[in-house]
Amino acid sequence: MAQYARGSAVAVIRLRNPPVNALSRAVLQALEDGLKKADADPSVKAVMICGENGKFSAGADIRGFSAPKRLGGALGPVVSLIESSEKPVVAAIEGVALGGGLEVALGCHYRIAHVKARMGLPEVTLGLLPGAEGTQRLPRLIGVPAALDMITTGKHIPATEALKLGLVDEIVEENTIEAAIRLANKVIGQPLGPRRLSLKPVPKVPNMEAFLDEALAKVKRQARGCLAPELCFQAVRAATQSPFADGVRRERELFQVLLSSGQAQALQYAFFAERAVRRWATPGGASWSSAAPQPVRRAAVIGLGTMGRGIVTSLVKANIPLVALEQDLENLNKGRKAVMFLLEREAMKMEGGAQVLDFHNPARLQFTVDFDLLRDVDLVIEAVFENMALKKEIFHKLSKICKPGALLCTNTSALNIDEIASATNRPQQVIGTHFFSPAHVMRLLEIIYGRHTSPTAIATAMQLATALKKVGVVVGNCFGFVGNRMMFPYVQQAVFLLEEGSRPDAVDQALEDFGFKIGPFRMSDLAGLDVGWRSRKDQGLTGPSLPAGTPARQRRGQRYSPLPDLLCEHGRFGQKTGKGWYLYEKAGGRTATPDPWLLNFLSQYRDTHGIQTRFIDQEEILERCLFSLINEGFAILAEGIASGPEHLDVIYINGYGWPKHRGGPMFYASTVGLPRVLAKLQKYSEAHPDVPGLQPSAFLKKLAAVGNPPLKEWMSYLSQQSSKL
Ligand SMILES: CC(C)(COP(=O)(O)OP(=O)(O)OC[C@H]1O[C@@H](n2cnc3c(N)ncnc32)[C@H](O)[C@@H]1OP(=O)(O)O)[C@@H](O)C(=O)NCCC(=O)NCCSC(=O)/C=C/CCCCCCCCCCCCC(=O)O
Repeated sequence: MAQYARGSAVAVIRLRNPPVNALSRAVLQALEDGLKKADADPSVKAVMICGENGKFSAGADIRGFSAPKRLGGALGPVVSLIESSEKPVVAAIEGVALGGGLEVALGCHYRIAHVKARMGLPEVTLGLLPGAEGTQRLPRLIGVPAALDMITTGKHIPATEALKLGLVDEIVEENTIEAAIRLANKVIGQPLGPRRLSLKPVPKVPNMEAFLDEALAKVKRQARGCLAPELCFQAVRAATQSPFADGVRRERELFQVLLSSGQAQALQYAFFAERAVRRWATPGGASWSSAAPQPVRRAAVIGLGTMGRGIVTSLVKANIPLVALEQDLENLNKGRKAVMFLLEREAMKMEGGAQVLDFHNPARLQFTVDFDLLRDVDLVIEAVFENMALKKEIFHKLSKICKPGALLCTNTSALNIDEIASATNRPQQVIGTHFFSPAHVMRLLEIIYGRHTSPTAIATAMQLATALKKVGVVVGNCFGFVGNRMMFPYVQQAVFLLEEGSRPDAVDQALEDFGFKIGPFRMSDLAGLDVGWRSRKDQGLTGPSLPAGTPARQRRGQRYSPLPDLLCEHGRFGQKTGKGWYLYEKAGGRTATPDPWLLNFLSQYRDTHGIQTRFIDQEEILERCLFSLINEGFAILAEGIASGPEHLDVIYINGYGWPKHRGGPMFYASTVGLPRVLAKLQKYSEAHPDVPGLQPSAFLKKLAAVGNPPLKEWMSYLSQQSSKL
């Protein structure tokens, strides 16, 4: 757990808990024992602390926070013990020193890091704060502004930046351990007082109070309802106001508040959920453990519209050589210009970083209108617009041109993967890769397997997600897959609420207060109302193919709202036309203001259809939008489209702006309690019997009936999942 060894004059304590040397109870005990042993041994003149396998430590064992006997304060005293040692203690930081790991290093008198090491206090991302005296030591070492930035954002910084900040004393390019032992030998006998951070004053900032007020306002603005950033701020402020011991007491109080908050549990759940979805499995028995990916040495992207441009940018950033193809020269030139603009911007952001984007070299990024150049690529991502006939035509062509082993991916948000695959001679190599816009920014990649998709194809797409630094989530094939399928009832409820008396800003506000980055109407204006309009026309729900005599507010026996179609008929496509659900300062404007025209239009609409306007409160807005989305999630799980609730939650957090501190929709349902979700859905479904999205799913009913089991047991209540492979 921590290995103690004595060299000549330097004792070595090696933290050992694979894979990341997390600080468990046993590691802490061994660290404490090692320190005491070194202290008691007169032949030991200095101590060096390092981690096993090239990693210092990723901090406290996160699983320990939900253990019955929590150890909130267990690390602080060990850090104090290190600092108070009469023999110099040197930290040799390799790989990562995060959270409690960095706090251990802050207790040491000297820190030496490998040039490739990363450091940070990411507790805030887990709903916590650095509760082992880190909020008190770090500001004393690197100053309040830099410490606040690290502690309230949780960002990891490279060793080079740590050196500039004074967080480490030295960085080395070769053997960190040997360099640390050399340093330890060198400092033997030197006074330790100046090296003990708890004894240092917090460096002054001119106008500290004004600086802190401004910093707090920024932290609150960015937190969107998440508690931890503000409590992190308060702990650092305590360092500026009180002596070290009082600051530590305040830090402990705040840590306890966070530790017992539901938000910390949600964020820690989200941490493990993101890792759990890497271990994908399909109902047909294919899984991550047996499927091997194919190498992708060269790729191609077809279509340089908004999505294609982002995908190309993503591939270039991942250092994958590629061919970018458009249908004609005019579109190619437009696309090339836009891609170059994005890449220049990305390269600027990376300035100073290690990576240099190589996109002017045609061997790495080639623009063409010639399909023949796709002959030798290993993977193609088709990103043309959502039209089945067009996609099938392209896939037919690809299956004739591409080499036999090439993987054929379609970027679609809803279309049937099997139908697209049917246009090829290799359906086993066809797979859906649903990117989210902007594709070079958004972390989610929904990976959709069809009936014939091979395990190798899934493994390769997952490997691509990792290479692109995205979170890949494997799901089955159905209309809208997981993300959009759950989004349909949510958006539908939002529009029904308008019909019944609410306003776009009221619905958006309720959901933004809940923590969504953006409410459904602002989102619809941003994405463009014409996108959904085109899809509804293709589905025969509106437009010329709608049979004469179809009731205005009903389709196929179910409630339907024509409101979005009517807005499109008025040329209101959202931001791009300067008006949609809101009014904008100009076409392409971004500042949404409520539009009196729309409110008047809604009122006339209600009169036309004999709808009594009523006041709708926040609770109803939230319950109808969120519970209908969650309800669809239960149906998806029951159909075997996703292999667990974590998949749905990871999709929502990373692709749909769901507030992470609420753990994702399914985790949120588990915190509300399934019987309550069920009772609410039953109530709303009785009031709106023509809305299938409100009728509770059989799986939700089953889980409520068996006594609301914990989320991790839900899937065991599904007798048999349907096979999708
Ligand atoms: C950057 C990483 C470290 C590595 O990233 P990567 O290479 O991509 O690998 P991953 O897949 O992410 O991780 C590999 C596996 O390791 C697991 N893991 C990672 N970090 C931890 C951790 N800190 N604890 C437990 N497990 C961890 C991960 O889940 C993977 O396994 P699997 O696939 O899920 O099976 C990256 O992993 C990363 O960023 N990690 C998180 C870093 C972090 O956030 N650190 C802060 C932790 S909170 C903290 O330090 C708080 C300190 C305040 C004081 C607390 C005082 C209490 C201390 C006592 C602890 C007592 C525990 C009691 C338990 C017991 O009874 O023993």
